[in-house]
Amino acid sequence: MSDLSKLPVTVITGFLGAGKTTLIRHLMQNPQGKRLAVVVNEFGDVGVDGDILKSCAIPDCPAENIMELSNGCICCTVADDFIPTIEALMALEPRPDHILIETSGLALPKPLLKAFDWPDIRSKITVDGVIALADAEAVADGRFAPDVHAVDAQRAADDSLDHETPLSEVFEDQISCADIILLTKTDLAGPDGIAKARAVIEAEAPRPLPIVEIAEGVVDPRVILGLGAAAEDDMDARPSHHDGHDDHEHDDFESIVVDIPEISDPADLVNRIEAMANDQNILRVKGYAAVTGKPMRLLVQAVGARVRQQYDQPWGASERRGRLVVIAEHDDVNPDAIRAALIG
Ligand SMILES: Nc1nc2c(ncn2[C@@H]2O[C@H](COP(=O)(O)OP(=O)(O)OP(=O)(O)O)[C@@H](O)[C@H]2O)c(=O)[nH]1
Repeated sequence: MSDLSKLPVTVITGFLGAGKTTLIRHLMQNPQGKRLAVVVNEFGDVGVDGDILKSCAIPDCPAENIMELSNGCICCTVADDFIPTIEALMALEPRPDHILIETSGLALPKPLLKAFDWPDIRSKITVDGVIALADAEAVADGRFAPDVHAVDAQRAADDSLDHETPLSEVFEDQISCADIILLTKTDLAGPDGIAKARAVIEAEAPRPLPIVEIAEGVVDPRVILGLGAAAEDDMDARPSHHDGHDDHEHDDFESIVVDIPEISDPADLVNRIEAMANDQNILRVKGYAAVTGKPMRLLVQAVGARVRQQYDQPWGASERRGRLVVIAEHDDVNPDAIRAALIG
């Protein structure tokens, strides 16, 4: 049972590009009288999500209530960064009613949950719920499936071998930890894709979980906030691939930052990103480009080869500087090839 005297925290997890920031924007735009605070953690050195969220700050969630943790993975830097950040948010006047935590797409939520078991935190905060977002199209495409060929090839040799891929392992940990699944991007997946994605998640979940379909982050906040799950008391029900190990690493994945000289044709950049994502197996691209003659910065995002771009806000006086963060599995990252593909 939840303790009403404790500050509720909702952990929002989901693989790279699943739609976490889009969901948080929607929650910020529909706060329903709640004063919100947000902690954003990103994989990579350049914080884009915090910037996007700060640009939609509202009186009930002003920019100072949005904290970025970009130097490392939230699940690995709990003591150094995370706890002081939560304490700073709790000290805000007026105190927030609810804290939303966006994990990086590669974070394992369970080590983060363990942080809420720390005596100092436990007495003041409860994890109201863990929300896992899953990109319906990507799940239906089998992007998070275990490596079937490896399973077949290796089963004969050693039945106990772990046949997970880096992607399947992160995905499964995120699903296993959740109280509710949001199946995102239903506009892209279509009815067959949605049915397929549901079947994959149902097979993966360690216990029956509600699965709610959403598009563009739109969901009634009452469906996901106020669950009263007290997840910190319920960790055994949330199995992780890393149970029993104190340490885990993220070196299966890598990010590089590419400076993008001013461009004149956004469509050309989009074509380049699409081609690069397909040729080099890129998982995620995000950042900004400066376009000749435009005072607004162009926000560019790609999930796999699906690219979206929009002018989001004017560049500040001194910061007109195009940069993209590119994330892929470690073995797929070739910085020279990535730079060549993006800027030729
Ligand atoms: N078509 C479509 N695109 C979506 C939807 N939700 C999010 N997107 C797009 O998907 C891309 C990634 O969305 P984000 O909300 O940034 O995803 P994220 O999970 O925060 O990404 P990371 O923080 O990098 O892991 C953006 O270009 C979004 O506009 C949706 O329902 N439909």
